Amino acid sequence: MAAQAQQETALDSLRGREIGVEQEHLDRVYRRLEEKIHEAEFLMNDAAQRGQVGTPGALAERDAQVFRAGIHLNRLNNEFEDFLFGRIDLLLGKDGKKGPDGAYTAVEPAEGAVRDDSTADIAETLHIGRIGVLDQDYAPLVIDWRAPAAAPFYRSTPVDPGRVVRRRVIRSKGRRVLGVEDDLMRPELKAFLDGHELSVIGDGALMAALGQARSHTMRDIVASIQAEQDLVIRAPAASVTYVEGGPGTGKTAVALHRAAYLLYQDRRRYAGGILIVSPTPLLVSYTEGVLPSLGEEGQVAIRAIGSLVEGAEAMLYDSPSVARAKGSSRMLKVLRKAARGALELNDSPARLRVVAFGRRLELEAEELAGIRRTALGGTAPVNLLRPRARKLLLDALWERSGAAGRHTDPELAAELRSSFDEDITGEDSFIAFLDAWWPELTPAAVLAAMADERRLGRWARRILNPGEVRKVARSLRRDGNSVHDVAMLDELQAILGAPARPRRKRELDPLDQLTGLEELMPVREESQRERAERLAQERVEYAHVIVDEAQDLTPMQWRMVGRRGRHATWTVVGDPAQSSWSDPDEAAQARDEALGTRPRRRFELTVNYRNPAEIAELASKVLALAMPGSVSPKAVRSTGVEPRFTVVGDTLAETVRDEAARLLERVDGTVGVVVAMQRREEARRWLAGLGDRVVALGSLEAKGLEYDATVVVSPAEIADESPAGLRVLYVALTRATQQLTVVSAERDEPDAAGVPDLLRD
Ligand SMILES: Nc1ncnc2c1ncn2[C@@H]1O[C@H](COP(=O)(O)OP(=O)(O)OP(=O)(O)O)[C@@H](O)[C@H]1O
Repeated sequence: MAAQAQQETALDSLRGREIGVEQEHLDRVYRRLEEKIHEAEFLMNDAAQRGQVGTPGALAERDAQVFRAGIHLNRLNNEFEDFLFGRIDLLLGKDGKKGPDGAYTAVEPAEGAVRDDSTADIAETLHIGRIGVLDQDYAPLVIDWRAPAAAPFYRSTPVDPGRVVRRRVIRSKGRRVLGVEDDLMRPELKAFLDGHELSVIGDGALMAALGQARSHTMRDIVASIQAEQDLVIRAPAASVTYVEGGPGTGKTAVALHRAAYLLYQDRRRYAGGILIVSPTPLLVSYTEGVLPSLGEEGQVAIRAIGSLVEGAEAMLYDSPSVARAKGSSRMLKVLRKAARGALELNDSPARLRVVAFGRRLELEAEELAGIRRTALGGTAPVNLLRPRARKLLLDALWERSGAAGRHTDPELAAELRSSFDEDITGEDSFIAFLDAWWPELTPAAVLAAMADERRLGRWARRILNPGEVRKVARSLRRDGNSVHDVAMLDELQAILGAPARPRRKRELDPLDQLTGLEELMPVREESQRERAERLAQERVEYAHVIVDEAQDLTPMQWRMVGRRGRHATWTVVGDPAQSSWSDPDEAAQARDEALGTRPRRRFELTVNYRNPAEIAELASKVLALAMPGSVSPKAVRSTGVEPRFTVVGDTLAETVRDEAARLLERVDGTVGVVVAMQRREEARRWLAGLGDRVVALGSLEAKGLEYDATVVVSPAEIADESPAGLRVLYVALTRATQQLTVVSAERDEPDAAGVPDLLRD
């Protein structure tokens, strides 16, 4: 006993000493940061005081300096949770070259760095942190985690250690170092630092991070990014980076860290913005804090797929069959027809009557229909075809007037024609006719028109079946938009095009005012070039698009997202086994169309960091049913706690509530109760009063989220709710980091141990 106590005291004092060493370094870093904050403040003031006078070039330079110093200051002032989090101790490198961050660049050790008796000296120690800090002599005090010199911190493994001997994760709060965890990359080596043997503390940082209780927001993983993840994060942003991996393999985390990495690498290139598309608003708020914790804000927009269209936030869910009809590429054809058909709603005038050159001219319904057909030929946006339709109307009226043959001299004929056109286009009745006959259509108006079942039936003939028509029309009569409506609105915007706007009135000439001429002038329509320029300004496109949970995008959603990154590079992360879309092949085709022929680089993540082996094993039974033949990711840890099975007692409400309460006592963090979508509302009521550590979620809302413990309510009900139900159940079963309880109802056909049919061997 005494020997053990002695050993523990020795370990404690060793740990204390190592913490002290890191504390000293952190103190130096903060002193240097303060100096830099003063420098930045000085620069700002200095630049601001340089007065108003000066050449335009000098003023621009001053503004740029103030701007840069402002950003810098902002970053330095950011109170980072744990500013400094890592350290690597390295052997001497092959060549003696240093990179821009002041660190040696060689990945492999120099010959002779390891002596024959397996001893070696540490030649370089690097500290890794959220941003880089240099001392007065430009030696690195902290290396930015995204810098090339930090890569060995993430890449090095005992199998392929490179120059790294010891990898240390430093835990700190504010300015205080709380602990260190070491991993030895070359355990066979006896290494010396400044004459002392290198010490090793703890069992590694990854396990410490994974065991922590979860809150309602995601944490960054900078301190423990694993080698296969690091490869994705630092992959060059050429074309399309495609990442697949099972639940909990860190796809979302990797996507967020990649955004921060790309900005660090090439801030100028990504000034065009990075868009991260997330499946639900819940996942957006869960992940929102990660980028600011990595020192990045502003240039990255994280948006739910239902919030990509300005002014059309999705608040509703569609039933699976409605979602399937609205999301499939068949809907594109329906929308094209609807956009054209919407021109002819009930109040469209049946005839055109005008007076020109003192004669009454008329066009009847049939002629008007012919002109409309001609104008609509081709695929140009409907709102942009109005000038063409107007021209065709004038041609027909000109023909009718009989004036066409009056002059043989082309110049005179042209003059006559132009005064004929002016006569008509100035007439109120013609303008009113055009507005009614070729109204300017908005996406919302077309969607509203589709809510009429008979009309939709016409537009969707031979595309949707009558049952689908009925259900889709009914769903469009609700107040508010669903996620799938938003993709339809965006498509309609593309089909309709931005309407041609009248040019801004020119400055009024006093003479015009006298004569009132301005009012008599017909309003000139916007030219093609002006319109193109305006559209270019209004376009919402990004330099890089990251799609999270990409397996869930419907073909219509791929088209919507595709329009936001026509010239972008892409990172697409997903897991086909978790797809809630009924027809993954159709969606894959739409994805390929959205991404074009750009070359892809594929990565696979293989380790499950979220679920303990006990939960992962249970989930793999559903995976085998949902996607026979696919391989589950390997769980990295085990808790010894098996999933618990219970059967509904008196009422479902009571059983679920009791199970949630039980789990709240067993974990420190969050508990998620996952139910079929149709039970979302009641499930919230079941949990009333249990506090904010527990939440109720519909199965589709659970996407991407995680909890310390989960209660999955009636697997059969979740699986039966949609054609993709088994894959949705697989998602539900893989949300817990520690404990899982499955509640079975009668339809689950539980056995004597309460295990539902779907989860038995
Ligand atoms: N290298 C790592 N170090 C520490 N934690 C990690 C690491 N990689 C992943 N994690 C943790 O594992 C959990 C799962 O990560 P994430 O949500 O990114 O996985 P995912 O692949 O997107 O999962 P899903 O497909 O189920 O949504 C998170 O809590 C994340 O912080």
